[in-house]
Amino acid sequence: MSTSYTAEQVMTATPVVPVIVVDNVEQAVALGKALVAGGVPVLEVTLRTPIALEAITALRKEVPEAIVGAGTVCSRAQYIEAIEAGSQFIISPGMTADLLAVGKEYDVPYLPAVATISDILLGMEYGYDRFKFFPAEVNGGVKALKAFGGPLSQIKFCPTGGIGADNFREYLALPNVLCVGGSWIVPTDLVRAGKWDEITALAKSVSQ
Ligand SMILES: O=C(O)C(=O)C[C@H](O)[C@H](O)COP(=O)(O)O
Repeated sequence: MSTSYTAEQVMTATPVVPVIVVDNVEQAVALGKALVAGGVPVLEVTLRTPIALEAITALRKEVPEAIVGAGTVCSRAQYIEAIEAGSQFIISPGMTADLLAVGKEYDVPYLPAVATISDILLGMEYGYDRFKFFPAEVNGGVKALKAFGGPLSQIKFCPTGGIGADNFREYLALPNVLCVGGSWIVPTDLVRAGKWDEITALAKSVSQ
């Protein structure tokens, strides 16, 4: 399998991108294996814990069939650290001029996050046409995405934030949504308890 991807390939490899928070490297590897076994190969490891970069490197090595990226990337420095750790894609919860610029300096897909039409236009000025939409539910959810699709039908999104088992299919049915992101298939209590079979079942519930 190739080890480098386009944003489109990352966003269409799975209907749901799990937003992962991990406490240690062993847990990250076991979680990655459980998700892959459930048909969810794209893993967004958030830089919210001190071992996140180490976890990305370990996942690349131990779970080669996964597509491993970094989430919660909030600065140029974090962006570069995430690339050096082996990230195959980068996602941030918002966008800054510096992030939009650094994203164009590396040959790794970057999904900046937008919340408004003005954000999308700014991202487009830097050459982006694929975005995270965050936080999706509080910014208008499905209705907002339908409205974005009027003037900007060529722009595609990964809505994230407030999405779960009850509403993810409504998002996926939209023509401008390629995938959704969410933490509901990787609940912290199951991850901490090492309930990998239950995580695999949750992954299957979105991939099948
Ligand atoms: O950390 C980031 O970079 C984020 O953008 C936040 C996450 O995407 C959301 O926390 C996931 O949202 P929930 O599925 O509602 O839990």
